[in-house]
Amino acid sequence: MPEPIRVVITGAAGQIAYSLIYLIGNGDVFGKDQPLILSLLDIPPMMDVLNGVVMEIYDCALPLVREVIPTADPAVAFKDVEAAFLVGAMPRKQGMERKDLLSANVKIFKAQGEALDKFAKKTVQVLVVGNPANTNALICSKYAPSIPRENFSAMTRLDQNRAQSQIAVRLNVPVDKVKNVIIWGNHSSTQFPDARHAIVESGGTVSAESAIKDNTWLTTEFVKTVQTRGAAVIAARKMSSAMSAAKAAGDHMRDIWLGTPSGQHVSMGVISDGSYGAPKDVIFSFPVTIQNRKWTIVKDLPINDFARNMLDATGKELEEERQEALAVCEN
Ligand SMILES: NC(=O)C1=CN([C@@H]2O[C@H](COP(=O)(O)OP(=O)(O)OC[C@H]3O[C@@H](n4cnc5c(N)ncnc54)[C@H](O)[C@@H]3O)[C@@H](O)[C@H]2O)C=CC1
Ligand SMILES: O=C(O)CCC(=O)C(=O)O
Repeated sequence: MPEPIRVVITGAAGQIAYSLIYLIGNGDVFGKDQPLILSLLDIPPMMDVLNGVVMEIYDCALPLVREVIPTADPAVAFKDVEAAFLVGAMPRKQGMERKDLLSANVKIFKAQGEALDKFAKKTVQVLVVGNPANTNALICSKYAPSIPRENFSAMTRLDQNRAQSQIAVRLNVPVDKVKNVIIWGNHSSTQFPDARHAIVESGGTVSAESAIKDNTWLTTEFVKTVQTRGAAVIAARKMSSAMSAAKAAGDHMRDIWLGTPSGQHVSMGVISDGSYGAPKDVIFSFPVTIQNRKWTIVKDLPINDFARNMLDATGKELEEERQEALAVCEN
């Protein structure tokens, strides 16, 4: 068996972490033969709750979990970590947009960037889940200059999973038969869920477009449903998505750690090089393939006028968020 790796989960007493810790501890993310040291960070008032979570981790009797470190001290939490799930942040309430969280949450990601820079391994892979995820990831990376920018990513996998699932339900096929749906841009209501390059494996491989045969649905209801799914869950549950968010975080990190399957790409927010006319130096969700823990943006997919407008709108929002976030950090 390999040596244990240190994995930090922030917001460890919160609702996403409650599902995510089990997925990680069970070997669903880093592999079934990878022992783990779980470092769990939350804020001081949550330490009693966190201790309850620790009791439950032990009570799960997970053979891969070799040590659990609950703490409110970032210096302890981030020490020598090789993978970081940055979940801890304020979630939005009904009626808010994710960017309304910016001024409260961006400071957390500035401080955690600084702590990662000081204490984590330089090879650490950092997944930002806390909203607004793309801009928080940008800020976190900016304040961790000794760690490559490519090691920071923001989660749009929940949007991808939602999009895949909408198509699977529409076609009445298992969800794993739908591949290569793309989420472009921001994890917000401007994101562009794009099925034009998706395929469906059902008695042979066909494009999702030709299987669905309803371009109006794909450019209206499908897009809207995925864009507003987070808000719909909040309206129904009075709390934001947690089980599905934990599953998506596990999927995202597993693909970074173990690579994407041949012929498939996944979507994640990564530092933009301007591909597809996206603004540079924002964390923009692109289709990527991953090998040896390095992502590569899938190139040369055709972009029609509809897609162009969608990409431009979400890119503009990310530029605005970046400006606001930098102003918050400098004050
Ligand atoms: N990118 C995505 O697709 C998704 C993102 N989210 C976001 O994830 C975040 C967490 O959501 P939940 O777990 O539901 O929230 P929650 O409120 O249940 O848990 C958040 C936890 O973070 C802790 N926390 C706050 N500040 C912290 C800090 N500085 N350091 C460490 N921990 C800190 C809180 O004490 C709390 O225990 C929210 O911002 C939410 O909007 C949620 C779902 C999907
Ligand atoms: O919608 C939110 O703000 C919280 C959860 C989330 O990001 C989502 O469900 O997509």
